[in-house]
Amino acid sequence: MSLLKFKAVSEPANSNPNDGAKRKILDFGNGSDVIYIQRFLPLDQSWKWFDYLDKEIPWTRPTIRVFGRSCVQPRDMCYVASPGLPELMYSGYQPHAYSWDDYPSLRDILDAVHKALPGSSFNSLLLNRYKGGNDYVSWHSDDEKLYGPTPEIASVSFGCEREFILKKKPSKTSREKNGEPVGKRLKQNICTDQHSFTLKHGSLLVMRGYTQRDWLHSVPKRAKPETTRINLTFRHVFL
Ligand SMILES: O=C(O)CCC(=O)C(=O)O
Ligand SMILES: [Fe+2]
Repeated sequence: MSLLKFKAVSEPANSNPNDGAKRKILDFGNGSDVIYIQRFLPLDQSWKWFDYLDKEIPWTRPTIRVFGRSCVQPRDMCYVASPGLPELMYSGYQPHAYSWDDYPSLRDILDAVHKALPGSSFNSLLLNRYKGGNDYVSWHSDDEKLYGPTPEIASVSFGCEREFILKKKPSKTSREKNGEPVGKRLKQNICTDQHSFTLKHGSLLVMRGYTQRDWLHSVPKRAKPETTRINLTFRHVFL
């Protein structure tokens, strides 16, 4: 489905402080890019962390509000944050902020992410658990003000592989400016401005620059039954 308009740049293993993992940098244009490292963490260590997270994290499946309606979020979640940060509020739900000290393995994973992304300083973490193919995250962008205009969001995946899709937000103003028929341009958006990744066990995907401003992302439902997937998104909240 994804037509790769961008050029993927693979850096040689030894230019990367992260032990031999190859990184692909995908330039989406207009200041948005995504880094993908398929073998970010060793597989055996990743399975140990998967088991730990699956068992130890106090997962909840909150009731949220979407378009004015209450519904149960179609995945489990948990939130971890450094002390002193403003409360997170999303879809009318305010998750409890757990401490990094409560779950020492999270610090180890955070250290690995910081090492791979020099200059990064993540202070919050949203954990998601997809218990099967029916669990999903719908189209959204993580463009909350508290993450700043160009947030770096680092996403580590464990367990079942799932599709992660990015699609360009329709830009009404640029269509109008170009004087193009809206219908024609929209069709083009659907076909070309979409990129899909199969997020592997132990992988790291990083969204940078204007990716949250200009792109939406989702993990769609799967028709066939799937095993559990756990995803960690590290973010920096500005005080
Ligand atoms: O599970 C994923 O890969 C993405 C999760 C996500 O987009 C989010 O938590 O905002
Ligand atoms: Fe997201």
